[in-house]
Amino acid sequence: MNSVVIVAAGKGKRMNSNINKQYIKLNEKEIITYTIEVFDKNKNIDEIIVVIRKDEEKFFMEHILNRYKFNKNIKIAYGGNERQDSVYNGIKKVDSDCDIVLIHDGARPFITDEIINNSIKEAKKNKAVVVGVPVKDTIKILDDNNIIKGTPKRKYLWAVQTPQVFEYRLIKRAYEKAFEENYYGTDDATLVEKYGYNVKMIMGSYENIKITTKEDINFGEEILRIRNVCGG
Ligand SMILES: Nc1ccn([C@@H]2O[C@H](COP(=O)(O)OP(=O)(O)OP(=O)(O)O)[C@@H](O)[C@H]2O)c(=O)n1
Ligand SMILES: C[C@](O)(CO)[C@H](O)COP(=O)(O)O
Repeated sequence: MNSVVIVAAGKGKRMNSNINKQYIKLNEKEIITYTIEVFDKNKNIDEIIVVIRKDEEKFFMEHILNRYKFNKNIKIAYGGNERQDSVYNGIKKVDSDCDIVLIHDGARPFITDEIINNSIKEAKKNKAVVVGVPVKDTIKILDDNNIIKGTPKRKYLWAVQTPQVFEYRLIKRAYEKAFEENYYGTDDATLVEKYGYNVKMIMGSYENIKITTKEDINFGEEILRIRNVCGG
């Protein structure tokens, strides 16, 4: 069986909004609802765990879980201080029969069925897979005084997205070790890489944006408009 942990327990500080960014509406529907719906409709996803802020549980139940008709049972876990804490709390709720677990940002509502299916297929072969896109800009490495210290070859640079997809036992063990060693990364693959596993990158989509700052709301509404026009 395949499970997805959708993390939606952040504070949305960079959005600078009076409500948590997951609950901001794009064309009348909350960002988190779009995200859950894609996994709810995907035939390869058996279990959905949404990680929310404990102080937002009532809001989530009232405005999301009890308002929309989802096909699958949505399990809830509570978030922690960092994204990694939230992911771990979600992983702890995954059914022990799980084979493949997908970890996805609730703030990435434009994930597609195709990317989900491709990532599961690849994870069954490679045990650890992330989706991403080749960077379009030249990337510089700075020192603490904003002085450029290096320019990595662009052909090796990809912007990593989610889902990040793993054999369940592998990611569970990587998270256990990371917490034993108090090791933190900004994505899940970092923990698997640290413990010596090769993580495969596959193509995501430039539309699979993470809604992070106010500009992303406009980008998101444009993506929805284009998809509606193209019947996506
Ligand atoms: N303690 C946290 C931090 C983040 N997330 C989730 O991880 C995803 C990616 O994180 P990010 O975009 O950084 O969200 P925030 O941490 O909320 O944003 P900010 O850094 O601007 O506060 C989001 O869906 C967010 O809800 C989470 O579940 N728990
Ligand atoms: C996991 C992630 O979305 C991959 O790009 C990103 O690292 C999350 O970072 P955030 O600061 O928690 O948004």
